[in-house]
Amino acid sequence: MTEPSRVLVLNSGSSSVKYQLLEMADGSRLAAGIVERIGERGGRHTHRPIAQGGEVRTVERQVPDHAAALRSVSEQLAGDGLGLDSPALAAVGHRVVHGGTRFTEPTLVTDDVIEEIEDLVPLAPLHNPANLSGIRVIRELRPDLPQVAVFDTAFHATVPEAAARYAIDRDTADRLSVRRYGFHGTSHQYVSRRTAELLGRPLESVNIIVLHLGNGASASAVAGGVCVDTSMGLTPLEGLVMGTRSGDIDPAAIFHLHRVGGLAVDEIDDLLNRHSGLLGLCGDNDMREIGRRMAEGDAHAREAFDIYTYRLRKYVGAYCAVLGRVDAVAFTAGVGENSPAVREAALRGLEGFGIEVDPVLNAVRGSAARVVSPAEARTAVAVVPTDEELEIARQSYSLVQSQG
Ligand SMILES: Nc1ncnc2c1ncn2[C@@H]1O[C@H](COP(=O)(O)OP(=O)(O)O)[C@@H](O)[C@H]1O
Ligand SMILES: CC(=O)OP(=O)(O)O
Ligand SMILES: [Mg+2]
Repeated sequence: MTEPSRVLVLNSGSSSVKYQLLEMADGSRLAAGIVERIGERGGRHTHRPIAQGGEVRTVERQVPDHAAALRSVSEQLAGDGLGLDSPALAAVGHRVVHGGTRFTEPTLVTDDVIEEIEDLVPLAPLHNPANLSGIRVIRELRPDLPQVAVFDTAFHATVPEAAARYAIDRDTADRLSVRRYGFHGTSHQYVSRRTAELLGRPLESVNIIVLHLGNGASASAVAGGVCVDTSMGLTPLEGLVMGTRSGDIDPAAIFHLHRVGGLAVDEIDDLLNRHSGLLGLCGDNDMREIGRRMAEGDAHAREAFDIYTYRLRKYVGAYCAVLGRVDAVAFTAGVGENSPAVREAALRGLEGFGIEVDPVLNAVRGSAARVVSPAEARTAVAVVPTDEELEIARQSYSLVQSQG
């Protein structure tokens, strides 16, 4: 029998599960899909049977929880002859958002590992419970199958103490594990490597600022392949302005909202995580819709865009100072890959730092990794599509292979 060589990757978010089935022999995608609106009205499962070359299948049905979502994934895959019972399956790789200080490498899932991921739930209440339910359902369906947890925090474990430690009482911080962890690490790692390839230079020799701009958004400073700073902190709330999260804010604003505004702690948590960012500023969190409204002269949409891109520019400037020399600024994820306007505005006025976009190159749409700065620019500006699922599959497969 040939060795099992396929990996199913699950990226469970608070209300969705994205998945891909990959053949590691050639890195090809066999199937992919997303279950959306879990636990809400209007649940929907979209499945792409890539290997079969078949039509995209969309099933509209209520999906009460993540367990139901994964049963639906399992059914759709089985319908293509790619079910979870397949002997070709080598592992399931999970994106797990918070790994704390404990997990800095891809990790084979055991009872102890599950317990430790559970202990980290208070630090990622939107994300870790969803990741755990994915692990539990697969255990039920295929108890013999190796499962690997790949942590969003892992790539940032190298951030030095000067950047990772908050300037608060040392004992309190250590007792409660309050420090900068950083997130989207799998994406920052994948994109920094792909950017070096795009420039045709060894990763060890280049300094890169990676801007991951999806629903959540984060920046990182990567020196020779090693992450030295990142904008998210103890939780995925710090840093850039995001779709629904505020990013950086004076912590005293929270006391004020509580003492003077009468908001409870949970209400403030909800306000900053789910009703702030672009959504809070203008009522929309989708950059496409904001672009459309700006074209119509909508002042709130324009201001939201300006605040979003101003914060980006500030972080780019800060990371120029952190890195000393910057060889590339790489834009990735939904907004970074698809919005020429955000790229242009975020880097406006940075010519003095050797950073600028070429308006013609920047306007070109496409899905390939590409350079969008003028040929003579000191720093390359690149658009580099991320592929967290492929990276998770590679790390998971390599771990199960090394375990024999
Ligand atoms: N063509 C586009 N132009 C501008 N923004 C886009 C475009 N396509 C997608 N986006 C943005 O990408 C965001 C989603 O990014 P994505 O990386 O898929 O997020 P996540 O993985 O965090 O769910 C959307 O909210 C939207 O604002
Ligand atoms: C950690 C995080 O912010 O993830 P996402 O962008 O998927 O919400
Ligand atoms: Mg994402």
